[in-house]
This record gives sequence, structure tokens and C-alpha cells, in this order.
Amino acid sequence: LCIVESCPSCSVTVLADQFSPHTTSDVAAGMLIPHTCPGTPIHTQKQWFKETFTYLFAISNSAEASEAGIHLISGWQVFKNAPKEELPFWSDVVLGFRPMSKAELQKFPQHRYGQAFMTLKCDCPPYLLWLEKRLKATGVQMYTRKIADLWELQGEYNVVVNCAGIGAHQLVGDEKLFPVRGQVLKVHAPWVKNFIRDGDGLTYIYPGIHRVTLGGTREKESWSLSPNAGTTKDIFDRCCSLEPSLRGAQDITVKVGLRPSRQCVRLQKEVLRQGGVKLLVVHNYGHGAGGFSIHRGTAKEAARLVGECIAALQGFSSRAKL
Ligand SMILES: Cc1cc2nc3c(=O)[nH]c(=O)nc-3n(C[C@H](O)[C@H](O)[C@H](O)COP(=O)(O)OP(=O)(O)OC[C@H]3O[C@@H](n4cnc5c(N)ncnc54)[C@H](O)[C@@H]3O)c2cc1C
Ligand SMILES: O=C([O-])CC(=O)C(=O)O
Repeated sequence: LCIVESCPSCSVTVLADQFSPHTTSDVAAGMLIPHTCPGTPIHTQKQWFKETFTYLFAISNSAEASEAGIHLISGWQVFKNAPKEELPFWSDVVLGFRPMSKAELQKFPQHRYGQAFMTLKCDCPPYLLWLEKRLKATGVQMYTRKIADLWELQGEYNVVVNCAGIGAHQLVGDEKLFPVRGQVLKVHAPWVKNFIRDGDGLTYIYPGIHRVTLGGTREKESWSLSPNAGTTKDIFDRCCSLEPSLRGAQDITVKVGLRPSRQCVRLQKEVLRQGGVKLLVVHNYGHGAGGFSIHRGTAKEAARLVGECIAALQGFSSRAKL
């Protein structure tokens, strides 16, 4: 969408071996709380988050909000011990960030410190469908196709944008990219209205428009997409210990996804060459545990890089195909 917006004369095609609801993005809780990636400057991470927050805030404040699955939500991040950094880099992007009062902390007897704020949440499958609908409305073609090697697209397209998530491990042989397996539960508990996140990042309760997401796990280098029954019980017990009313939750379903983790998002141009022939590539993958929180910011940067590729191609072809 960012490419279509910044380069309306481009013809854009989306190729994927899986579309919604069968992607990692469909599993995500979709909360806008960034994760810090050690390999990217903080000001860049903050800019990506701010652009994403601003974009989704406008949608949440429009008639599209419920179809797009985007809403504002208030809640708490609680800590057993106060974190080293009391003000995370994103504290002035989310709304109304403040330390919790002693009275509020009484709700969490095992925790000694907390942050209260309002942020945005995407219900991921409806949001992805909404994005697909907008893409199709602009004339973008979408085909189911598994790509074994980016080079097979040479000759068909002028610029290739690689947004393969964890699939990039095999597609471009990126050994720095590894899965961090996450299991979550989706439950019916409409009385839970506030989010609760343990600052250790393992346990969280995220109410969506229809279902509440209960998390989670972080299993490095595990490629298994099968739910684990013991883990389901453990997640449920941990969430009930934070929010005891969840004991009455019903209709529990389990989802597993592989976070595409890396020291930093790979957001860069590459020129592939075979013989005298070139293929321009823009990589945009490796968003780890925070892909929703920064998706719009990184997409805008990828679209800017595509613009640079098109400028380089000009004179070579009048209508670039992506
Ligand atoms: C349990 C869990 C909870 C999460 N919660 C949050 C959260 O609350 N907030 C947040 O910000 N982030 C969260 N995340 C992280 C977020 O889900 C990811 O960062 C994000 O979904 C990555 O998106 P992506 O588009 O790069 O990858 P994907 O959603 O995996 O999309 C990649 C696409 O590329 C296609 N593809 C891959 N390889 C090929 C190939 N060879 N040929 C053709 N197509 C290919 C796939 O089929 C797919 O369509 C969570 C993740 C998990 C697992
Ligand atoms: O950590 C969170 O709050 C949710 C999340 O992004 C994940 O599980 O990857």
C-alpha cells in the first residue's frame, strides 16, 4: 500500500505462498507496544513506531475502525522489580503514560511497580483483510505462489520487495534470522476490558474487539507450529494469576506463530547479479516480536527505497513492475 501511495504509476503484484488467515501476522496479538531491537538506533525505532501509531490512530478515529479491527485500549504493564529505564523510548508516543499509583498496584499483589497508558490494538485477521481489500481496490494483483529463489522473478518484475518474514531464512539463506516460537490462546471473556502485560514479556492479556488474547511463550530456534497442551495450561494459569476473573473464560482456541527475529529488521536495497543481468531487491523482513508496532514505519522506508530503485531504472523502462 505504501508503494502504491508513493508511486501511483507502478504496477504492483503481491505473491505469497500463504495469505490471511494463514500467516504469522494472523497469530499476533497486534498490540502497539514496541520491542527494542539492539541493532537499530533508538531514534529510528521511535520514528517507525510513531509513524505506525499515527497511521493507526487516524484509522481508529474513523468510520473504518471496526472493519479494520483497530481500537484504543487502556491498561497496565506491571513489574516485579522496577525496570532500569523508567521511561521507555515509546512513552511519549502512547497516550497518557504514567507510573501506576499505589492504589492501582493493589490489583497486582505480586508486582511492585507499574506503568499505565493507552495504546492501540489491531485485531490482526480483520486488519489484514482490510489491507487486502484496499490493495485490490487500487488494482494490485495478488497471486498464491511460493518463491524458491528471488532470481526466478528476474525478467517478470523490475523491482522485488522481500517481505517474507521467517520465510526469508530459506528464501535468501539469512542465517541471522531465527524463529522465536510463540503460543497464544484466544478466549471469550468480554468482561475483561483493560490490557495487562507482565514486564518480563512472557505473560499478557490483550482484549480485542471479539476475543481476548492470552500469552505467551518465547522459544528461540523452535520451528514447531503444533500447539503444546502443557503450554496451553501454563499460559492460562499465568494469565489467571494476573487476572483471576479469566477462570470463567470460555471457548479457548490455541494459535502458534514463529516470530521472524534478528538483531535488527533487514531494511535495505540489494542488487542481485547473474552474468551481466541485474535484479533490484528491497528487503523488509525480520520484525521479530514487534512487527505490528512498526509495520507502517518500516513499510514507508521500504517504499522510499523502492522509489530509489525506480529512479535508477528510469530511462531503462517507462513503467516499472514490482
Ligand atoms: C504469538 C505472537 C504474538 C505477537 N504479538 C505481537 C504484538 O502484540 N505486537 C506486535 O507488534 N507484534 C507481535 N508479534 C510479531 C508479529 O507477528 C510479526 O513481527 C509480524 O507478523 C511479521 O510480519 P511479516 O509480514 O514480516 O511476516 P508474515 O506475517 O509471516 O508474512 C510473510 C509472508 O511472506 C510469505 N512468504 C514467506 N516465504 C515465502 C516464499 N518463499 N514464497 C512466497 N511467499 C513467502 C508468507 O506466506 C506470508 O504471506 C507477535 C508474534 C507472535 C508469533
Ligand atoms: O510481547 C508482547 O506484548 C506481545 C508480543 O509482541 C509478542 O508476544 O511477541
